[in-house]
Amino acid sequence: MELQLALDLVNIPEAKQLVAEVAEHIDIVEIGTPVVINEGLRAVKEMKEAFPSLRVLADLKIMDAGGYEVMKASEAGADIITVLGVSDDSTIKGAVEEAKKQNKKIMVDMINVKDIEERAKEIDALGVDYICVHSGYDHQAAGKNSFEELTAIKRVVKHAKTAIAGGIKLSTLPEVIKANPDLVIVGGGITGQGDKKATAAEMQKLVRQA
Ligand SMILES: O=C([C@H](O)CO)[C@H](O)[C@H](O)COP(=O)(O)O
Repeated sequence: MELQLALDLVNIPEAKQLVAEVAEHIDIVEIGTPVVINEGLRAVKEMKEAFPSLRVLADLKIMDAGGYEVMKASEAGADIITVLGVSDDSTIKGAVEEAKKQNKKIMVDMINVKDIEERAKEIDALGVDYICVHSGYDHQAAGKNSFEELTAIKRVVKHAKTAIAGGIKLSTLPEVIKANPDLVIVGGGITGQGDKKATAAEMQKLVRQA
Protein backbone atom coordinates (compact mmCIF):
# COMPACT_ATOMS: atom_id res chain seq x y z
CA MET A 1 0.00 0.00 0.00
CA GLU A 2 1.26 3.48 -0.88
CA LEU A 3 0.63 7.04 0.34
CA GLN A 4 -0.07 10.05 -1.91
CA LEU A 5 0.00 13.64 -0.66
CA ALA A 6 -2.59 15.87 -2.37
CA LEU A 7 -1.73 19.57 -2.65
CA ASP A 8 -4.79 21.67 -3.45
CA LEU A 9 -4.89 25.02 -1.71
CA VAL A 10 -1.33 26.27 -2.23
CA ASN A 11 0.78 28.08 -4.81
CA ILE A 12 3.97 26.60 -6.30
CA PRO A 13 6.46 27.82 -3.65
CA GLU A 14 4.14 26.70 -0.83
CA ALA A 15 3.70 23.31 -2.55
CA LYS A 16 7.46 22.79 -2.78
CA GLN A 17 7.96 23.81 0.83
CA LEU A 18 5.31 21.34 1.99
CA VAL A 19 6.84 18.49 0.00
CA ALA A 20 10.32 19.31 1.32
CA GLU A 21 8.91 18.75 4.84
CA VAL A 22 7.31 15.36 4.18
CA ALA A 23 9.03 13.93 1.06
CA GLU A 24 10.62 10.98 2.85
CA HIS A 25 7.19 9.82 4.10
CA ILE A 26 5.21 9.84 0.83
CA ASP A 27 5.32 7.85 -2.41
CA ILE A 28 3.45 10.19 -4.77
CA VAL A 29 2.83 13.94 -4.74
CA GLU A 30 -0.37 15.22 -6.32
CA ILE A 31 -0.64 18.59 -7.99
CA GLY A 32 -4.33 19.14 -7.19
CA THR A 33 -6.94 20.48 -9.58
CA PRO A 34 -7.11 23.94 -7.97
CA VAL A 35 -3.32 24.28 -8.27
CA VAL A 36 -3.41 23.35 -11.97
CA ILE A 37 -6.21 25.89 -12.51
CA ASN A 38 -4.25 28.63 -10.73
CA GLU A 39 -0.73 27.83 -11.87
CA GLY A 40 -1.07 25.62 -14.96
CA LEU A 41 1.05 22.57 -15.81
CA ARG A 42 4.09 24.62 -14.77
CA ALA A 43 3.30 23.42 -11.23
CA VAL A 44 3.77 19.81 -12.36
CA LYS A 45 7.00 20.67 -14.16
CA GLU A 46 8.51 22.55 -11.22
CA MET A 47 7.54 19.83 -8.74
CA LYS A 48 9.09 17.07 -10.85
CA GLU A 49 12.28 19.12 -11.30
CA ALA A 50 12.52 19.82 -7.57
CA PHE A 51 11.72 16.23 -6.46
CA PRO A 52 12.77 13.89 -9.32
CA SER A 53 12.62 10.78 -7.13
CA LEU A 54 8.93 11.29 -6.27
CA ARG A 55 6.17 10.30 -8.67
CA VAL A 56 4.05 13.32 -9.57
CA LEU A 57 0.32 12.99 -10.22
CA ALA A 58 -1.43 15.71 -12.23
CA ASP A 59 -5.04 15.85 -11.03
CA LEU A 60 -6.46 17.19 -14.29
CA LYS A 61 -9.80 15.35 -13.87
CA ILE A 62 -9.91 15.03 -17.68
CA MET A 63 -13.44 14.93 -19.15
CA ASP A 64 -12.70 15.23 -22.89
CA ALA A 65 -9.73 15.17 -25.30
CA GLY A 66 -8.11 12.42 -23.22
CA GLY A 67 -5.17 11.74 -25.53
CA TYR A 68 -4.21 15.39 -26.01
CA GLU A 69 -4.42 16.36 -22.35
CA VAL A 70 -2.45 13.30 -21.24
CA MET A 71 0.21 14.21 -23.82
CA LYS A 72 0.50 17.78 -22.41
CA ALA A 73 0.66 16.59 -18.78
CA SER A 74 3.28 13.98 -19.76
CA GLU A 75 5.39 16.65 -21.44
CA ALA A 76 5.26 18.62 -18.17
CA GLY A 77 6.67 15.62 -16.30
CA ALA A 78 3.58 13.99 -14.77
CA ASP A 79 3.92 10.28 -14.00
CA ILE A 80 0.20 9.71 -13.36
CA ILE A 81 -2.73 11.69 -14.81
CA THR A 82 -6.38 11.61 -13.71
CA VAL A 83 -9.41 11.15 -15.96
CA LEU A 84 -13.02 11.22 -14.76
CA GLY A 85 -15.00 7.98 -14.57
CA VAL A 86 -18.14 9.81 -15.76
CA SER A 87 -16.44 10.72 -19.05
CA ASP A 88 -17.06 8.79 -22.27
CA ASP A 89 -15.24 5.49 -22.85
CA SER A 90 -13.56 7.06 -25.91
CA THR A 91 -11.97 9.72 -23.67
CA ILE A 92 -10.64 7.09 -21.27
CA LYS A 93 -9.39 4.91 -24.14
CA GLY A 94 -7.60 7.92 -25.71
CA ALA A 95 -5.97 8.72 -22.36
CA VAL A 96 -4.82 5.11 -21.84
CA GLU A 97 -3.42 4.88 -25.38
CA GLU A 98 -1.41 8.09 -25.00
CA ALA A 99 -0.21 7.16 -21.50
CA LYS A 100 1.10 3.83 -22.81
CA LYS A 101 3.02 5.68 -25.58
CA GLN A 102 4.56 8.03 -23.00
CA ASN A 103 5.18 5.34 -20.39
CA LYS A 104 2.80 7.08 -17.93
CA LYS A 105 -0.13 5.87 -15.82
CA ILE A 106 -3.83 6.72 -15.82
CA MET A 107 -5.93 7.05 -12.69
CA VAL A 108 -9.69 7.20 -13.12
CA ASP A 109 -11.47 9.32 -10.50
CA MET A 110 -14.94 7.88 -9.76
CA ILE A 111 -16.26 11.13 -8.24
CA ASN A 112 -20.01 11.43 -8.93
CA VAL A 113 -20.31 8.03 -10.64
CA LYS A 114 -23.77 6.69 -9.72
CA ASP A 115 -23.52 2.91 -10.34
CA ILE A 116 -20.01 2.57 -8.98
CA GLU A 117 -19.70 -1.23 -9.25
CA GLU A 118 -20.92 -1.46 -12.86
CA ARG A 119 -18.79 1.50 -14.04
CA ALA A 120 -15.70 0.22 -12.21
CA LYS A 121 -16.06 -3.09 -14.09
CA GLU A 122 -16.30 -1.26 -17.45
CA ILE A 123 -13.35 1.03 -16.68
CA ASP A 124 -11.19 -1.84 -15.45
CA ALA A 125 -11.66 -3.48 -18.86
CA LEU A 126 -10.32 -0.30 -20.58
CA GLY A 127 -6.82 -0.94 -19.23
CA VAL A 128 -6.45 1.94 -16.76
CA ASP A 129 -3.80 1.72 -14.03
CA TYR A 130 -5.75 2.97 -10.99
CA ILE A 131 -9.44 3.32 -10.12
CA CYS A 132 -10.00 5.82 -7.31
CA VAL A 133 -13.14 6.28 -5.21
CA HIS A 134 -13.39 9.89 -4.14
CA SER A 135 -15.58 12.08 -1.95
CA GLY A 136 -14.73 15.56 -3.20
CA TYR A 137 -14.84 18.72 -1.12
CA ASP A 138 -18.54 19.32 -1.84
CA HIS A 139 -19.47 15.76 -0.86
CA GLN A 140 -17.30 15.99 2.26
CA ALA A 141 -19.17 19.15 3.26
CA ALA A 142 -22.35 17.05 3.12
CA GLY A 143 -20.78 14.45 5.44
CA LYS A 144 -19.99 11.81 2.79
CA ASN A 145 -16.98 9.49 2.63
CA SER A 146 -16.04 6.72 0.15
CA PHE A 147 -15.28 3.80 2.48
CA GLU A 148 -18.25 1.72 1.23
CA GLU A 149 -17.47 2.57 -2.40
CA LEU A 150 -13.95 1.20 -1.91
CA THR A 151 -15.36 -2.12 -0.69
CA ALA A 152 -17.73 -2.13 -3.69
CA ILE A 153 -15.00 -1.62 -6.31
CA LYS A 154 -12.70 -4.12 -4.60
CA ARG A 155 -15.37 -6.76 -5.36
CA VAL A 156 -15.21 -6.22 -9.13
CA VAL A 157 -11.86 -4.64 -10.11
CA LYS A 158 -9.47 -7.36 -11.32
CA HIS A 159 -6.64 -5.53 -13.13
CA ALA A 160 -6.31 -1.91 -11.98
CA LYS A 161 -4.95 -0.83 -8.61
CA THR A 162 -7.52 0.70 -6.26
CA ALA A 163 -7.22 4.07 -4.55
CA ILE A 164 -9.29 6.17 -2.15
CA ALA A 165 -9.40 9.95 -1.58
CA GLY A 166 -11.46 12.49 0.24
CA GLY A 167 -11.20 13.78 3.79
CA ILE A 168 -8.97 10.96 5.11
CA LYS A 169 -7.38 11.78 8.47
CA LEU A 170 -4.97 9.92 10.78
CA SER A 171 -8.00 8.98 12.91
CA THR A 172 -9.90 7.43 9.96
CA LEU A 173 -6.89 5.85 8.24
CA PRO A 174 -7.15 2.49 10.12
CA GLU A 175 -10.73 2.05 8.82
CA VAL A 176 -9.57 2.86 5.27
CA ILE A 177 -6.67 0.41 5.52
CA LYS A 178 -9.03 -2.40 6.55
CA ALA A 179 -10.61 -2.19 3.06
CA ASN A 180 -7.11 -2.75 1.60
CA PRO A 181 -6.69 -0.13 -1.16
CA ASP A 182 -3.40 -0.08 -3.09
CA LEU A 183 -3.10 3.70 -2.65
CA VAL A 184 -4.36 6.12 0.02
CA ILE A 185 -4.62 9.79 -0.97
CA VAL A 186 -4.47 12.42 1.76
CA GLY A 187 -4.65 16.20 1.41
CA GLY A 188 -5.93 18.24 4.35
CA GLY A 189 -5.28 15.29 6.70
CA ILE A 190 -1.58 16.20 6.35
CA THR A 191 -1.46 19.78 5.05
CA GLY A 192 -3.94 21.02 7.68
CA GLN A 193 -1.93 19.63 10.61
CA GLY A 194 0.46 21.59 12.84
CA ASP A 195 3.18 18.94 12.62
CA LYS A 196 2.89 17.78 8.99
CA LYS A 197 6.06 15.69 9.04
CA ALA A 198 5.02 13.73 12.13
CA THR A 199 1.52 13.15 10.72
CA ALA A 200 2.88 11.96 7.36
CA ALA A 201 5.38 9.71 9.16
CA GLU A 202 2.62 8.14 11.26
CA MET A 203 0.43 7.65 8.19
CA GLN A 204 3.31 6.11 6.26
CA LYS A 205 3.91 3.68 9.13
CA LEU A 206 0.28 2.52 9.11
CA VAL A 207 0.15 2.26 5.31
CA ARG A 208 3.47 0.37 5.04
CA GLN A 209 2.58 -2.20 7.68
CA ALA A 210 -0.79 -2.95 6.04
O1 LIG B 1 -9.14 15.87 -5.55
C1 LIG B 1 -9.34 16.56 -4.56
C2 LIG B 1 -10.46 17.55 -4.50
O2 LIG B 1 -11.38 17.26 -5.55
C3 LIG B 1 -9.96 18.98 -4.69
O3 LIG B 1 -9.26 19.09 -5.88
C4 LIG B 1 -8.44 16.41 -3.36
O4 LIG B 1 -7.12 16.36 -3.78
C5 LIG B 1 -8.79 15.13 -2.60
O5 LIG B 1 -10.10 15.23 -2.12
C6 LIG B 1 -7.83 14.85 -1.43
O6 LIG B 1 -7.81 15.94 -0.56
P1 LIG B 1 -8.47 15.87 0.91
O7 LIG B 1 -9.94 15.62 0.72
O8 LIG B 1 -8.17 17.21 1.52
O9 LIG B 1 -7.81 14.73 1.63
